Amino acid sequence: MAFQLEQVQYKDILKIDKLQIPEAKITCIIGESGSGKTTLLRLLNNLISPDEGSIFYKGRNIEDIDPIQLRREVVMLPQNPTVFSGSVKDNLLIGLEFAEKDKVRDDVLSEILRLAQLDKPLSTIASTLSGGEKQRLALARIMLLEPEVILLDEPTSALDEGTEERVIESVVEFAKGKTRTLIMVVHSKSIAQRFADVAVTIQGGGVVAEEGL
Ligand SMILES: Nc1ncnc2c1ncn2[C@@H]1O[C@H](COP(=O)(O)OP(=O)(O)OP(=O)(O)O)[C@@H](O)[C@H]1O
Repeated sequence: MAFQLEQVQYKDILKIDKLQIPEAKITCIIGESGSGKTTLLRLLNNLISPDEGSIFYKGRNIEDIDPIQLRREVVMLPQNPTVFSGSVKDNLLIGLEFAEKDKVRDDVLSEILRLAQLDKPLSTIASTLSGGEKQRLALARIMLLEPEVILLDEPTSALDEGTEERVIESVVEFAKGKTRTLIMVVHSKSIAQRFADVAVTIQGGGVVAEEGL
């Protein structure tokens, strides 16, 4: 298992008796706006801690894991990711630098942009990108790091339907190809049915359905 949650409670927002998220699989989280999906993702990389209960990452209580180490393995793409000043290339390299990884060649960077469906030259000034393009740039930055677990919070909220499907398809293929764990909040059940190995439905802060698809 990648994650196991037991008797987890966070304020009056989230209350989960038991939840297991498998390793090297695609897990989709669905639920209405305000149901607690983002809160769940934030718990998984210890950006917030539960008031009660325990969360285990690969069998270890995440309270016992150095948070910086944990966030190197479990990386989250938030709904409104940070885009740094400078070019698209600068933005990709800064991710590697933060993760203390070696620089890579431009052709590797271009390939990652292609995977994230961002059709822009590396020299493009990042601040000129649209909202959806900035999101895909941040996604490319994460894919370049090849973390064990990728947490995506509605990766496609700023995208049209066609682009959305292509981005999700691409990141799913990427995760499968590298046998990584992908946990993503998606807004539609049909997307979950199409891509997920496991679908978790959250309602009013609790898990109401968990199904292997
Ligand atoms: N730090 C906080 N303090 C108090 N309330 C919070 C906090 N964070 C989130 N909430 C509230 O908890 C509820 C769940 O928020 P969350 O962002 O997890 O929902 P969500 O399912 O991701 O919603 P959306 O689909 O709209 O992004 C919301 O009502 C939100 O206002």
